[in-house]
Amino acid sequence: MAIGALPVRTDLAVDLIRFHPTAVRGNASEILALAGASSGGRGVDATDSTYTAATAAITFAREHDNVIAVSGPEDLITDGKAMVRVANGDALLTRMTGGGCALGSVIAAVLAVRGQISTLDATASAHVIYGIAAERAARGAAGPGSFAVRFLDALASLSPEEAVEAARVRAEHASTPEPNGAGA
Ligand SMILES: Nc1ncnc2c1ncn2[C@@H]1O[C@H](COP(=O)(O)OP(=O)(O)O)[C@@H](O)[C@H]1O
Ligand SMILES: Cc1ncsc1CCOP(=O)(O)O
Repeated sequence: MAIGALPVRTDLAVDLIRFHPTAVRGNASEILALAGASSGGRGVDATDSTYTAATAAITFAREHDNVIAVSGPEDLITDGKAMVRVANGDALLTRMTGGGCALGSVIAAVLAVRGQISTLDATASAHVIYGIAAERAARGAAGPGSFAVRFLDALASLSPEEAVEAARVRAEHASTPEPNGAGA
């Protein structure tokens, strides 16, 4: 949280990478700052698009052999080899304090019980579950306050079948632009 915006948090995040985290989540500006590609967003909020951060995320995942997740209107999750795009979510999440932090908790929870499922798929699944719960909560919410309460209820009651049915996910090869314009 606030990597880039607050030097103390940037230093801590860079230091924590030494411990080889299984997955790292941030918004686009946070991931760019972690990768040393920008100075960060506005406070805890992103000022960069997820697509701007895609190359940095892929490169970082390859260098550190882990999964990098970039949140935004469409989430990008990569292990450096594949890129999963998750379109589930609702903009009201950006108006709920802790919306990004809580996603980190859900990722950690799913990773803890992933069994034989890859880290990439488990991390992407967490984004799907979170995004679908947000979509359900937003229906009928009067604003960020009632949304937050409805969101927790939706997260607690979502079934695996409902998640599969409502998932909006695409997977593709993770490619980074080459200087000559070719993908790698
Ligand atoms: N414009 C948007 N539309 C729909 N969902 C969004 C939008 N922006 C962010 N989200 C969702 O909000 C959650 C938190 O992401 P984000 O707001 O980027 O994190 P942070 O709070 O760290 O900036 C993610 O699940 C993401 O998919
Ligand atoms: C400053 C702060 N302290 C605890 S949560 C929080 C903000 C979390 O940011 P986000 O809503 O982006 O997860």
